[in-house]
Amino acid sequence: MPPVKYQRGDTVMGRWPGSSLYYEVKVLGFDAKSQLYTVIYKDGTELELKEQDIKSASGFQTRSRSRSRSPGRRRSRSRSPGRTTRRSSSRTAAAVAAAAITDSAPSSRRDTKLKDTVEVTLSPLVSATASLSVIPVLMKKLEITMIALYFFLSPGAYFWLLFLPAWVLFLILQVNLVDPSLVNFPPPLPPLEAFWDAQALGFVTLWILFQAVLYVLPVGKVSEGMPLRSGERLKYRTNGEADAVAVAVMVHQDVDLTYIHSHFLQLATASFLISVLLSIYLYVRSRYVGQEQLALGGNSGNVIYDFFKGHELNPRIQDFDLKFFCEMRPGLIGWCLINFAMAIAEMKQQGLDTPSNSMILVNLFQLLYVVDGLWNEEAILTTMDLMHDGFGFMLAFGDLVWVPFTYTIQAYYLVSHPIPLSLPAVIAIVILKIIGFYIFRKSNSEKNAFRRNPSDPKLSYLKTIHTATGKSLLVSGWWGVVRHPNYLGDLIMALAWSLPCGFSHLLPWYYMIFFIILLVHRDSRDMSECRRKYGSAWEEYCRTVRYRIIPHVY
Ligand SMILES: NC(=O)c1ccc[n+]([C@@H]2O[C@H](COP(=O)([O-])OP(=O)(O)OC[C@H]3O[C@@H](n4cnc5c(N)ncnc54)[C@H](OP(=O)(O)O)[C@@H]3O)[C@@H](O)[C@H]2O)c1
Ligand SMILES: CC(C)CCC[C@@H](C)[C@H]1CC[C@H]2C3=C(CC[C@]12C)[C@@]1(C)CC[C@H](O)C(C)(C)[C@@H]1CC3
Repeated sequence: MPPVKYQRGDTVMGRWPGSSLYYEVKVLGFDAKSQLYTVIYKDGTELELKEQDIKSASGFQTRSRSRSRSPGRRRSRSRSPGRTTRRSSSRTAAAVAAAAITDSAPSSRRDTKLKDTVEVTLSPLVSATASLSVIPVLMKKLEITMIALYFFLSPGAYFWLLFLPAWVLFLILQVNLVDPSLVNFPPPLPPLEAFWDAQALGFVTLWILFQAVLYVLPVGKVSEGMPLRSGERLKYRTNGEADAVAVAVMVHQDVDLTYIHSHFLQLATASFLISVLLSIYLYVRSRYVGQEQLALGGNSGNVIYDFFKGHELNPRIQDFDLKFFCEMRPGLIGWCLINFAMAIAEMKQQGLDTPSNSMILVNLFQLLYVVDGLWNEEAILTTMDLMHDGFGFMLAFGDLVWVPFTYTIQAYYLVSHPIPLSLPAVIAIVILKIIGFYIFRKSNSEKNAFRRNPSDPKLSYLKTIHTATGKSLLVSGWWGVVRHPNYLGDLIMALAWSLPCGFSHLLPWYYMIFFIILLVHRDSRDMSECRRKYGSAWEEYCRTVRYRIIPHVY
């Protein structure tokens, strides 16, 4: 019988089944009959490996120290701390991971890898739930790898990084044209110095600081976020209403807001600069936080992808939550401030005593949307962005540039493109807005109330499906009509915001078009996320509620 090469207690490099990556492991023993070594990875995963899958640690250059890939970082937080069943569950998980990875391998290599998978002996399951709980985590890791690979191989993140700012610039230049039709594309580029204005940067910085001061004021409610993977629930100060009132008072103080219209491009450039600096800060700090504080996506190891997608889930400076603040305050309230400035600019430019009907509708509709968001600020804690997405360039740019400088395009358009609206048209558009708002608010509140307290007696009439995670899914009420009733309401509202701008140009319809794309994409992202989380219960929900956003259509 050949001598045993590695001894109990040796630290060696073990291949992760189904992959070509090696990680540091400790040898626990050797079974002469099966000729397999039992090894333990740094995260506590125990596996049985063949000798050829083990290499001596000395001088081994591997990715074991990579921040995002070592099994130490693969630690499944869903395992029970008691871990009496760890051995069996880890093996099952490893086998699942291996099987999943081998599925995508080329066939010649797949054979060998499948063999590896088979050779990972599976112990009988002691605790099925413990084992099952690691499967979603592993599947998620696999999904992240696939997405990251996609972005690395395709120009995804690089493309969006360039395209999004370019698109904002295009909209701003286009809306300034007398005839902003597509035939006048591309709009003439202004000279470089036209982008920059130090005063504009000063104003944007002051605005964000002002919002930050209002945010930290010890007034208003403190709400708890949804439980994190660690079980912890973060606290958020939800005093958005107070903030909005403070801004309204400020606006009332005879501030010359036409500056916003005349320096729109410079203000947008300044906000863009701040969003880039913020994203760099977010990326750098995300390199120093623990694995449990990272979002599941945006954790690929590819700098550009992670920078774009966001790495850390809830970046905070003490109690100051950067993601929550940026999503709900400077950009969102800035949106209303800019709209208001456009109404004043319209009156000035067109010599009106009051803003036009179209401008009033656009202003009021969007003001209602924002005030409602601030009023129900707590509800944002159960949205995808807050619960799952990392905070990186996409959201920082989205919150600080995209929202205030593209969602205001309709109001900007109306400043120099008057659209007369008859009373019946006004009434019809208002009715449409009310319908959209009603669906949007009711469905969001229903889900929020249910997520916060599933046994709320006020919701006891609703039918639910129980899922293996312990959470239930609503299958009646608004969430029984379509799978995203809140998107339906939001889309109807978007239609009501575009109609006052008429049909002469496509430009003011930009929001509607963008929003359809955004929501369809978000819906499919959410679908895969929920399928992963809830498995067969989600399939059952989808069978019961057949349409995604529009009943009988989509
Ligand atoms: N104006 C804009 O630019 C803009 C952009 C995007 C979104 N929005 C709006 O923002 C709001 C939030 O949107 P969101 O994209 O974060 O999605 P959301 O619909 O608020 O949240 C999706 C989550 O809700 C839970 N859920 C799904 N189906 C459920 C059911 N049947 N019963 C109970 N819970 C269920 C799931 O999370 P859990 O199961 O993990 O709780 C799912 O991941 C929406 O109203 C949307 O229209 C606006
Ligand atoms: C193309 C990219 C730059 C996309 C950027 C997306 C973000 C701008 C959006 C993602 C989630 C959105 C959102 C709101 C605003 C826009 C986003 C941040 C929201 C705060 C608007 C007010 C609503 O009442 C809301 C609170 C429900 C909503 C939440 C989601």
